[in-house]
Amino acid sequence: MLEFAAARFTVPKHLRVMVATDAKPDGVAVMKPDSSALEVLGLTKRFDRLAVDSLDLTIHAGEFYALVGPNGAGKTTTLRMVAGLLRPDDGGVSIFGIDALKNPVAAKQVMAWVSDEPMIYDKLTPLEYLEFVAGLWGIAPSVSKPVAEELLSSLGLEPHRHERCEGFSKGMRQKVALAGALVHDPRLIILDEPLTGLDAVSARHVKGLLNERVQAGCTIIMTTHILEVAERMADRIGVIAAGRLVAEGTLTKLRQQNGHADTSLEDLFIALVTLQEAA
Ligand SMILES: Nc1ncnc2c1ncn2[C@@H]1O[C@H](COP(=O)(O)OP(=O)(O)OP(=O)(O)O)[C@@H](O)[C@H]1O
Repeated sequence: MLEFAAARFTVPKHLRVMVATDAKPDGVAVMKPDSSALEVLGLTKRFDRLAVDSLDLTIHAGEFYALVGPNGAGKTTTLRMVAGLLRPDDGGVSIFGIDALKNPVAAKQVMAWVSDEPMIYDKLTPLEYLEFVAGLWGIAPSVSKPVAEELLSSLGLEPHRHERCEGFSKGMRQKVALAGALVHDPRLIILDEPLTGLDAVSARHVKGLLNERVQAGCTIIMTTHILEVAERMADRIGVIAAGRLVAEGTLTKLRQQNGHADTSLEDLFIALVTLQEAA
């Protein structure tokens, strides 16, 4: 566990929301704190056409969730709205019970967002960059430095920690951006295509780090076109097509729904997406 995990941001009580759960037999709705990590309800975004179409999504705390779908299905748009980078036209986003549209700062404190085209400061070394990001979160260098060292080491960047990022390859930059996103010990990690463009060794480093985070209790939602990764790493997989969730569940459940116990995720994916396109 990271050293400053104990100082992890907690959601102020006044920002927490209560959700109505199943009604009791006497008809009185029971209210309890929302235990899901991410709750998306009726999320909608239109550009020149509908990109995300009244999407509902629930990610449980501690879950590793993979969002897959064809190009242009609305995966990135969905995650950008969840991360507070894009205003939805309609719908709501709740992160650990925080209304992310009403309280974006509180929501951002408990999450990390890593884009598929990450931006880092080229003139800084990875260690300086991580110290800079930690500073933005108000974490003292004495606390953030060992965390940064540990992150860089798990991502195989230790030998390069004092080199300026300007000479780094795309994969190395991706890993620096990932380390930067994790430096404040977020509880929800949102990743857009985190493994694309990484060589096998780097991909293994990233997968190892993400698995470690889930073991430590974090929740991860990621998009990927590498179906084998979704198949191997995710607890549940959501298939999105034309801005809608067309299937969701464990791989076993998705297979059962399709009536083929031994089908690969790739075959399931193609069948589901073809069905959606024909509809
Ligand atoms: N800023 C934007 N302006 C206009 N249209 C956009 C914008 N961002 C996304 N779109 C459109 O919204 C739709 C969904 O795009 P999005 O990037 O969310 O898909 P995706 O599932 O992430 O695709 P990919 O797998 O190719 O990354 C596409 O039709 C895309 O062209």
